[in-house]
Amino acid sequence: MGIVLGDNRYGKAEVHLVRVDRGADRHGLTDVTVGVSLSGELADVHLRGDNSNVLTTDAQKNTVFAFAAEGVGQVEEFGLRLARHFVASQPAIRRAEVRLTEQPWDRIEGSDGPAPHSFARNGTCLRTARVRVTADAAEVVSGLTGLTLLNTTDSEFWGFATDRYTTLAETRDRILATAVDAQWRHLSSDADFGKSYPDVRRLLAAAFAETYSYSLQQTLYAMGERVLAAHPEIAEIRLSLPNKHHFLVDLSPHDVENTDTVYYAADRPYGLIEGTVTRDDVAPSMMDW
Ligand SMILES: O=c1[nH]c(=O)c2[nH]c(=O)[nH]c2[nH]1
Repeated sequence: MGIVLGDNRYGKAEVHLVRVDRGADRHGLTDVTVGVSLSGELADVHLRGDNSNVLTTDAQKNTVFAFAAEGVGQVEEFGLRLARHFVASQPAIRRAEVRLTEQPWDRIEGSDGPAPHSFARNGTCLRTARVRVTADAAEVVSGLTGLTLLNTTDSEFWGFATDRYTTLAETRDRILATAVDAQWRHLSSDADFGKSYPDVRRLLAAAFAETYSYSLQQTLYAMGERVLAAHPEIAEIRLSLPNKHHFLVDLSPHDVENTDTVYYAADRPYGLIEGTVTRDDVAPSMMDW
């Protein structure tokens, strides 16, 4: 019996970069947080303290900023440029993974129209991307997190299994709310990411709104199916949907009638409904995501 080094990787996490595009009449703003993770011939650093194959995490951070000087563009493309650079320039690095999270900012609407150089951070929904590059393959997963959606009706939940601990009452009408975390894998690494991102986001919200729901699980499948039906370039989509419970408040102790109008929005605990909707004829992903 022996002790050996298992899987390992290293890199700089959460490099928060802001780029200003200084156009003649108006400025643009890009806000992206980047994580780099490299793996390869790294046994010597772990086993013998030999750092000769270690490209410092400090240099990785500097690379992110230096590449941003040439432009960021779609987060997937920025991640691919970085990952390809690390694999191509460092012989010991066999695999580079880059994770990106983009915070959108809205241009402020001034009294005379859009303000040329002023922005307001927009909401809670972040755009995400994850790329993995090796010498002969590249895989891209796009996503979003924190897309908060709510239906005030058209949601039922009944007919579930029961046991001695079941107390939940069946309901024929409830609020259904969630904060969507979705990640979708592209079949090719040169897809049009700028075009598909807003459309996938729109389709997820439309499917949520238009599905008469008997469970959040059923809504999850409908959302994923809607995306795959419209986007042949997407192989699979993974959804993680917290069930943001809204409970009708009992106002009877105060002699006040609650006509299905006043709810308590509980923040925890919450149900967590997760699932993958996939094509049945595609090769599995090479990334853990
Ligand atoms: O849509 C739902 N799915 C569940 O699995 C579940 N479980 C629960 O208590 N409420 C709900 N709602």
